[in-house]
Formats: sequence, structure tokens, C-alpha cells
Amino acid sequence: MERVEREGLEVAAELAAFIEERALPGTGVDPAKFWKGLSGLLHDLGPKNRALLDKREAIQARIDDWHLHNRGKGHDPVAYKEFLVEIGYLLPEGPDFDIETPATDPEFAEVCGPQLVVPITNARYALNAANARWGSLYDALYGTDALGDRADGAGFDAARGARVIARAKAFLDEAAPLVGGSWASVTRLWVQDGGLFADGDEETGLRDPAQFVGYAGAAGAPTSVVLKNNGLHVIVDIDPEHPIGCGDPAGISDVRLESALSSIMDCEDSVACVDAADKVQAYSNWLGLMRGDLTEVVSKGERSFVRALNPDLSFTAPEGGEVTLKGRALMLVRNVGHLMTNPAILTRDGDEVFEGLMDAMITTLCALHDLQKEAGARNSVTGSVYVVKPKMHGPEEVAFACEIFDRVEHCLGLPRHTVKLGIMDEERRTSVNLKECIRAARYRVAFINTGFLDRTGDEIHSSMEAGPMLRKGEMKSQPWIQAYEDRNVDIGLKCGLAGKAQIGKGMWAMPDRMADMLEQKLAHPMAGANCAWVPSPTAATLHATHYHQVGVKARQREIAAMKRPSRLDDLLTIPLAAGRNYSDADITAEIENNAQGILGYVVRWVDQGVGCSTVPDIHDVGLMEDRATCRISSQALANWLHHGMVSEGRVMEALRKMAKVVDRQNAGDPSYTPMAPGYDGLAFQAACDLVFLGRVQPSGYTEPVLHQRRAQVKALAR
Ligand SMILES: CC(C)(COP(=O)(O)OP(=O)(O)OC[C@H]1O[C@@H](n2cnc3c(N)ncnc32)[C@H](O)[C@@H]1OP(=O)(O)O)[C@@H](O)C(=O)NCCC(=O)NCCS
Ligand SMILES: O=C(O)C[C@H](O)C(=O)O
Ligand SMILES: [Mg+2]
Repeated sequence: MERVEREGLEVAAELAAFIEERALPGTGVDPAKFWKGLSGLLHDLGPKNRALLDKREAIQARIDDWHLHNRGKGHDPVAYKEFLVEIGYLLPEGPDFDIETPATDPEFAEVCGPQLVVPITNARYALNAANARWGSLYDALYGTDALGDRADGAGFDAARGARVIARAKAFLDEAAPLVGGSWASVTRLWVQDGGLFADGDEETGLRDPAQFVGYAGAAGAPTSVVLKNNGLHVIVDIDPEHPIGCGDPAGISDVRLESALSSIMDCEDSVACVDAADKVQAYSNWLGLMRGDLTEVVSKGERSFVRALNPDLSFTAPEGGEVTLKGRALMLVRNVGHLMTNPAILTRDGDEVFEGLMDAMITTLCALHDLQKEAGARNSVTGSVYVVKPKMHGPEEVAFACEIFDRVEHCLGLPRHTVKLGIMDEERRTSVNLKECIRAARYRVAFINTGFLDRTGDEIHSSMEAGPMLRKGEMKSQPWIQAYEDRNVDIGLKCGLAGKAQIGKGMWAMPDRMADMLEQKLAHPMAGANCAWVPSPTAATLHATHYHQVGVKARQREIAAMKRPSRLDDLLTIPLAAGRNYSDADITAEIENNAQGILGYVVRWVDQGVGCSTVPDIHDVGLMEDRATCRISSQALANWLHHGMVSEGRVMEALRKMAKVVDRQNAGDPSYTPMAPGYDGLAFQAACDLVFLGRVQPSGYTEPVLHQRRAQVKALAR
């Protein structure tokens, strides 16, 4: 790899060119100052980063020892908790406080709704995610199983269309009820004296006239009307010439929902970035989004078009004048955590730099383009940069993240606390010390979010030596996870996040099961969450309906008033399989299911550089797999192997059997290299390493193995 020297750093030439030719110009940041700042950050904070990782390992070693020492004695929760205090795992809680994060955007402070996540390396998807602020409810209902069944695909099914329209109008009856009658019987809509009127069985209007916020077209025959409920907008489009509108009594052609209020552009678990070329791809997409000029040619069948960021939407206010609605989701960027290093830059000692430090500086630099915009659509109206920081273990690591951004802001000449932090509550040492973690970021925190996928992986790894764990599917109903979810909300509310920052909930990991999502994900706003993660724009539109049903702010007040007890003891309950007598068939199903998930994900990661995939499980349900879900499956198998629940031979047999299944599932992909019958490729090897070496991976993470094998594949291709 060609490198250039910059202030004591050996920088990959393509990364240096990206920074000097594309990221820095237009920001007013002097290149020499930038490199000096980056070099200082990497050299000064690298050792501290390393020390924090060493501390993780030292703590884990003590926990392992404790379990080994106490094995066979029956778990003593009181002694265990005392031990966790003694080793500094469980820290004392300080006095109550309120966070003091300066001005966050309305998507954080006021409005509640879905949060979309997207791999930043995929420009087509990333643009789509930015534009997912608005989504068609008609399309979402028609194109998924939301109504219980799926379209058969052979042309437009009018009967299905009628069911979709009936459902959407039932939604309008709940979200924006009329004084008399139903939206289904409306035959005409018009605006008069600042009010919205409807003809139907009778002349009527909105039960709450304040829900009408704007319209497009002529007052007497609007082409759109805009309604608002729980802070979320709904656009009813009217076009009697439209193929759908022409069959509607009022000419209604669509109901569009404000859907993804925010979108996380992910540089972490949904991407595969192992070197300078990958990092430049990620950074340049983020730069394009922050500059506002990212485009991508999208081809669908015969049709090709250029996808770009959507503009804001403009309507006439009820009394005249203009109302503008944001056309794009508020964008956040997820940096990587503190663990990994990356060869894109070497220190003066020739070591790879910590990737999280590099991400912090470069993603913030890219965001300067948004902060400095004088015209055109801005991402943050309050002049903030939103960085999601994953996989931190405890308050010291959160404080370290804040220190990193103090330095970044200083180097880039930004006001202190411009960068707002999303703290993923997804490691056990963060969950048990959540209040202190929030305190450590009290001037920056913009969200806390329960990343239950990583959290489940860490649950298994942390207590690896305690015994064999429950099956993966049983984890979600265990006391620890329920305590974790509730405590996250309780502590967030106690620390004053309401009205300033988000309390978020985790991913819906079955992208094709929208009926199930509609039924189950209502629980997130009910639990007091301002937002919850969805895997696709369509899922965002459907999940948005939940925030029409539940007023989250009121719900948060109710929950705060309950003053629920802390449940720390439940949180510390280890999900052991003790007492469970799994049948041989259960055990086979569990190892095959995990093996299939790991292989299906890893083969695309290692061979093709795809960081997020839908992979069918053994029941043929497509699951969103990313590094966090892979961490669970590999830790689950490593744990059962370690405790002799299954032999190495049996697991290897399952891996080979499932490799053939995964090969068949990918048979239609011309760029796919089958794993069977040789089982000697790097992807298969990576899957084996994740499982057979899973116990000794740092915190059970998958990154070290995946990066190493992907780098080998790339080297071979060169
Ligand atoms: C799960 C996933 C891999 C499925 O991808 P897929 O099989 O290509 O999805 P589908 O074929 O059903 O849909 C593809 C369409 O949906 C869009 N889409 C899917 N997921 C999207 C996302 N997260 N953001 C924006 N658009 C998305 C694509 O742009 C594409 O539309 P287009 O053809 O107009 O561009 C994908 O949804 C994804 O990557 N989701 C992100 C999940 C994530 O980031 N997880 C990590 C944190 S938990
Ligand atoms: O990246 C993910 O899979 C989502 C989240 O960070 C989690 O770990 O649950
Ligand atoms: Mg995670």
C-alpha cells in the first residue's frame, strides 16, 4: 500500500488524498493543523485506549476466575455482587443529576418516531435511508405481509388494494378522526377559512381542527392535505387522475407518513471495513450526505434513475403563508467502538491506529460541511453533529469518548459539545453502571439505546465460565433482559433525558415479518422509548403508526411516576441452562441454527465485503444478521462447546452440513464461491474460528476474526 508521511503518521495515500482533496476543502480547516491534531489525537490517546482494553481483559479474567473457583457450589448472588463491587465492575452510584446537553434537534428533543439504520458503504441504501423521512403507507401495506398475507406478485391485485385502502383509512380515523363519519366515506376535501372540510355522508371536519397544518394546490380542490398527530405529520394525497386515486371516492391516491425521523449511517456493525480503501468509501458517502451532493445511479429492471437527497417539502399554511416540513431524516453517524485498529494509518512506531479515534476525527470533519452550509437543506438545524458510539464498557470508556471529542472539536475549531453522543447501552458493564455512564457524558449525551443484540452476546461472554447458557431463543424472556430494558428507560428518565435526548430501543431483526412487527413493536413506545430501530424504510413507515397510537411523552411521565425499583439483582441474574433438560433434537436444532446464521453471514462478509445480510434461519425465517447477531451465535456455540454440552466433532459436522445449505441459498449469486465440498476457504475458516476460538475473543467480539480473514481475501485478490 502506498503511504505518505503527515506529521509523524504514515497515511495510506488514498486516505490522505480523500482528506486533502475532498474533506478539508471548504471547511476552513488548515491542512497542517488538521494533520497535527490527528497525529496528536492518535499518539496521545492511543495508549489510553490500549489501557482501557487491557482493563476489559483484566476484569474478565477475574470474573472467569470467580466462576471457576465457585463452580459446583451453586450460584451465590450476594457474594457475586460483592465480588463485582470489589473488582470495580460494579461502581458506586453518585447523586442524582440532570443531563445538560445543549440544544438538540427537534427529532431528539420533541418528536418521537422510528430510527432507521443503514450500512454507510452502500450509497444507494444510505440515500434511501436519508430520504426515508416520508414513506407511503399504501405501498408499505401492499408490498409486505402487514395485512397478514403477501401479494402474489402477478400484477395489481384490486381486492388487495381495497384492503390496503380500508386499513389506511382506519388508520386516519384513529390518527385524525373526523367529527362525523369515517375517512372511508369522504367524497371531497377542501379548505376554507383556515379549516379542513370533508364531504361524505354529511359535511364534516376534523374533530381537532388544530391537526390540520397545511395543504398543496387550490383551497377548493387541494392536491395534498397535511395533518399532524403526536407531533408526526401525515400527508393525504389527492389525485383523481392517479391509477389509485381514480377509484377512490375522494380521489385519494396515497397516505404518506412521516417515517424515519432519524437515520443512523452506520460505519460499524453493518459494514465490512478493514483497510484504507473501505474506510474511504465509508467516509466519502458520509461526506456526500453532509455536503448534500451524494448521488447514485439506481437501476431497476429496464429503468434507471439518479437517486439524490430529497428536498424539504413545502405547503400552504391553513391561514395562508408557507409551512416547510423536513424532507430527510436527521442523520447520525455510528463510529466504531474502542476495540479495533485499522491499517489505513500507522503511528510513528509503525502500529496501526485505533479506528475509533480515526473515525471520530474524520466523520466530524465531514460533518463540518453541514454545519457551515449557508444555503440549501441542512441536516442539523441546531448546528450539532450526532455520533453514535457503540460497545463501550462502563463510565470510564464513556468519559474517554468525551475526551476524544473534546480534542476533535478543539482541532477543528468547533464550539465545545457540538458533537452529541448516542450511547449504545449494549455491554453489561455499561448496563450495570448506566447512571454513571450518562453522567460521564452529561454535556453530550443525545441518546441512550438498548442494543440488545450485542448485549446478549456480552451476557454470554461475561459469564462464559459460569456454565452452559440457555438457548438463544429463550434469552428474550429472561429476567436480566427485561430488567435491562426497563432500567434503561427508568435511569434515562431519572437523568432528565425527556425533552432533550432520546431513550431508544433495539432493532427489529426480521425484515420480512411486518405483521409480527406491527403487533410486537408497539411495546417500544409503550415502554417509554422515543424511538426504536428498524431495518428498512418500509419498516419505518409501518412502525411510525405505533407513535400515532402512543403518546410517548405522556407514557414517559407515567413511567417516571411509577418509581419502579432498580432491579439490579435481576440484571445480574445469569441466564444459565441449569435445570433445563434439552433433548438431543433441541441441541441439534440449536447448533444447526447458529451454524447456519454464522455461515450465511460470514461468507458474504469475508468473500464479498457485505456487512449486513438477510440470512434464513433453520425455520426459513429471514433474519437480519450483522456483527452483533453473529456475536450471539458464535458465543452461544463457544459456550456450549466449553461446557461439553456438545463436542467439537458435532459442531464441525453441523457447520459442514449448514455450509451446504448456505451454498444452496446463494446458488443464484454468480459471484458466490461455495464453501462445500472442500470446506477449505477463508470464509468457512472464519466461521470455524468464531466458534472454536470464540471463548478467547475479546468480549466475544467477531471483528478480529472477520477483519483478519477479509484482509486475507483482499490480499489474495491483489
Ligand atoms: C437487512 C438488509 C440487509 C436487507 O437488504 P435487502 O435484502 O437488500 O432488502 P430488500 O431486497 O428487501 O429491499 C431492498 C430495498 O430496500 C431498501 N433498503 C433496505 N434496507 C434499507 C435500509 N436500511 N435503509 C435504506 N434503504 C433500505 C433498498 O434501498 C432497496 O430499495 P431500492 O431498490 O429502491 O434501492 C437491509 O435491509 C439492511 O442492510 N438493513 C440495515 C440493517 C442494519 O443496519 N443493521 C445494523 C444495525 S442493527
Ligand atoms: O448493530 C446492531 O446489531 C444493533 C445494536 O447495536 C445491537 O447490538 O443490538
Ligand atoms: Mg451493537
